[in-house]
Amino acid sequence: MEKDRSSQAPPPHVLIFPFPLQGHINSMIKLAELLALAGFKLTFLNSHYNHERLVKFNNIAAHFERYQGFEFKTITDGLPLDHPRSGNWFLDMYEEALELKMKPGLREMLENISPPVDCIIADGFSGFALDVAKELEIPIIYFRTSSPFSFWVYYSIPDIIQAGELPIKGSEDMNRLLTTVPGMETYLRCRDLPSFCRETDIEDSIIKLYVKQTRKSPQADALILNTAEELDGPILSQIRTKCPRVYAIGPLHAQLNTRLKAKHGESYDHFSNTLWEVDKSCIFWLDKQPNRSVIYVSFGSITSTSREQLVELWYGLLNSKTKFLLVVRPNSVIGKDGEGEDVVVELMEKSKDQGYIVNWAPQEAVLNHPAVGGFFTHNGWNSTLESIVAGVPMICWPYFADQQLNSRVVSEVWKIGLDMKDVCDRKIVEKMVNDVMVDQKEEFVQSAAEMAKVTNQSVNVGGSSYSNLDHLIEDIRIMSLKTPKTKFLRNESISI
Ligand SMILES: O=c1ccn([C@@H]2O[C@H](COP(=O)(O)OP(=O)(O)O[C@H]3O[C@H](CO)[C@@H](O)[C@H](O)[C@H]3O)[C@@H](O)[C@H]2O)c(=O)[nH]1
Ligand SMILES: C[C@H]1CC[C@@H]2C(C(=O)O)=CO[C@@H](O)[C@@H]21
Repeated sequence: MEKDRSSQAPPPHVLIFPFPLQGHINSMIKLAELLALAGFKLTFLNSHYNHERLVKFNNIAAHFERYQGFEFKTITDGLPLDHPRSGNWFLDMYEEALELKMKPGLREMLENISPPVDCIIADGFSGFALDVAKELEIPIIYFRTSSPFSFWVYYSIPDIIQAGELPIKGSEDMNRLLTTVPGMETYLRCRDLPSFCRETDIEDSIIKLYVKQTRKSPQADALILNTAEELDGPILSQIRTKCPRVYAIGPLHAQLNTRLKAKHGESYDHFSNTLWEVDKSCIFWLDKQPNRSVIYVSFGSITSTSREQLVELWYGLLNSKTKFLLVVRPNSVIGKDGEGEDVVVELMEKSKDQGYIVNWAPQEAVLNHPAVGGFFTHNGWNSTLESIVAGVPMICWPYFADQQLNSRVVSEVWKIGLDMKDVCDRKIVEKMVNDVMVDQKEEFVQSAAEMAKVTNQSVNVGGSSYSNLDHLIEDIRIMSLKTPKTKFLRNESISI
């Protein structure tokens, strides 16, 4: 029988293009490897700046050489390589740097790349990539790397404003429940909205940027989300009313582990895709600690704290008498020249008997270490998923963007942690650490274990995320056959 066309055609060529931040690169490079495992040709398009850091701290050539045709390409993010890229530069300079300079770089890349790209998977916050894809008539799938409920809230902001539920009317209004976000009416308060929703001016440019980028999503051919049907089913149903073709294929780090073990008998633990140098000495310190005796404290790649906040947090940890592993990312403490570094040295000296402090940890290895019993986190979406998969309860201290929402869902919907939103007080830190690590330990351990079981099942054979990823792979394969217009031949809905 004649082989079907797909078996004779060259492998699909997919270009993956993350927003130039650690939390976006992490999940998108894992998706790239999953598609390479499926035999696709992959081009991973990073900014010059982030690629330099990626190769500096990770052996990516050795890791990806097993995938024929896997290439890393780079374009400018619009800033000179020596620019500090501190704070929220990516928001403040979105139009003048990212849109103005990345857009032409992406177009030139796509016009000259060989073989031509069959499908672009672009970050769902990079609307300029959608514009270029439409101009060049290349199919484009959005991958929004933050949480599905944050996507749905960003999408709903114009409706919230229209209903008069924004702006927030002062501190006494913060605990008011919102009624305008379908599926979240029972738990979404003003306080849990993305931090930029606290602006009194609803014409604020950041609010407009998030809404503009998110409301472009239905123009993409499909939307990928880093979650599982079992985690976010109700919200996925809501999102599908606007973006019918949604692939829930996460947690991606767990799905990649599953498929690497099946194909190569290994997970990717030996490979990190971080933009800072990982201090693995903390693993040897953890090896000496009793099971579930340590709280891991880390706030991701963007969060910054004042010196006073860090000291307050540290005293709370110290007074809890619980062992702690604390990450203080370089340049994450706001202070006069050198003040940030000085305070870290001071805290290291005073922590020796109870804690261990590093600049950047092998986070997934730490969360899966038997000595770790809790995660004090900012609730970036990758950290939240990593904690869920590892079965580690959380204390949530959100900073911005989707983190306020994520912390509310962790504490009120999934009940696998405590929400310390809007507070930084040593007595409250001490109490929450004791609640999670001692007084309420058993109930949190049980609820976190149940969530971990369900989530890990989804990324194994027969699970929803495993099946949705197979559907995505099949659909891209069909798309690459240059099927005119009907890009997706399978008509049935892919939600299961
Ligand atoms: O010492 C550390 C600290 C973090 N990580 C890793 O770095 C990633 C951090 O990602 P995430 O937890 O999502 O936080 P951010 O870096 O803050 O991520 C940004 O991007 C995310 C995805 O869009 C959003 O959900 C966040 O709000 C946004 O701040 C995770 O995979 C961690 O495993 C390490 O490897 N070592
Ligand atoms: C700085 C933020 C802009 C958008 C990104 C995001 C998202 O929802 O895509 C959430 O937080 C950060 O990762 C990014």
